Amino acid sequence: MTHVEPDQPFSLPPSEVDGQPTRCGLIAIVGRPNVGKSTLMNALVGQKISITSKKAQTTRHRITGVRTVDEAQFVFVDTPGFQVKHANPLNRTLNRTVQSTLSDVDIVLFLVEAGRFGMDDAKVLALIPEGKPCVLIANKLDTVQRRADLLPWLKSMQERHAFSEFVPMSAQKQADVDRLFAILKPYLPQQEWFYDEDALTDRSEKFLASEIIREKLFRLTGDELPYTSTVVIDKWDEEGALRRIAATIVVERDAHKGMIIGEKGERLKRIGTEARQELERLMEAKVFLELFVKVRSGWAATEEHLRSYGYE
Ligand SMILES: Nc1nc2c(ncn2[C@@H]2O[C@H](COP(=O)(O)OP(=O)(O)OP(=O)(O)O)[C@@H](O)[C@H]2O)c(=O)[nH]1
Repeated sequence: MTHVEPDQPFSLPPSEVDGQPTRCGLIAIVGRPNVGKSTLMNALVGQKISITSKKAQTTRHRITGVRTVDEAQFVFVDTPGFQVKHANPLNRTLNRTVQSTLSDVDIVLFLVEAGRFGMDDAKVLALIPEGKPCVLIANKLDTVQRRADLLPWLKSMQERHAFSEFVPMSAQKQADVDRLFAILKPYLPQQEWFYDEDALTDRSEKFLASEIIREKLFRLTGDELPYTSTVVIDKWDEEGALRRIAATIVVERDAHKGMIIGEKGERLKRIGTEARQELERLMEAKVFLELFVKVRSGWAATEEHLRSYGYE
């Protein structure tokens, strides 16, 4: 096995599907509240989540859905902590997290309501890195009475940002969603898929669980915590509709351990509660979750450790 740093991007060369090289890429969906991000995400991925990762880099991101259409695999990532309402130091930190997520993806979908662009939209647009392929989705087209009025608006949008594509559509119309896949496909790099096509498996549920704990961990500790902190699932027992899960958060320094545990264990408790609630929702099962924090200095340094944490 070759040595792989967990945060180093690497990719496998494409194989072929029906004579076409496989494509795979990360996509973020951003926009102010209520523009239709969840509606679009659901229409794009449906119920299918496939989460057996072949690529270490994706563990940095919370994967919200995967959809494979012919030779192309679309991997949707979450942008945690998106906050545009109030400018305070915490939100600035969260926005840095958003920016770092956006700089890693292959395409950003920027959603607005067709014919509208307000301050709240402008704040989101400002977080999108220059030069990153960005598609303007003018959503809720069905609510626009006079389509002709959209032309000058689209022109004004063109002046605001160097968008790669302009897609007026309705996230509630399947034909529009199908067309969007075709528009996005050329933006996905030609490489091997990161995920298998099959449905949730036991292993993928475990992966999802560690990802959810990791997301709560980073969200509740802010960006004081280095990205090398990781989550290992130690125990996974299924008894009917009950999951008993034990997991260890592995950090590099004692100081990080203190940061995670918090005063009188409050923060760790909160990480555990939020992770448990989300897991229960996703797995439609009752979950008992035990969390531990361990210090392992320089864990990322050896191949042995990488293997034991699943970076194979
Ligand atoms: N008419 C119409 N309504 C839509 C469309 N897409 C979404 N909506 C509606 O817009 C509202 C907000 O949609 P969401 O998908 O929850 O928006 P969101 O951006 O995820 O919202 P936040 O979670 O607040 O950020 C819902 O009532 C949707 O049904 C569309 O294409 N046309």
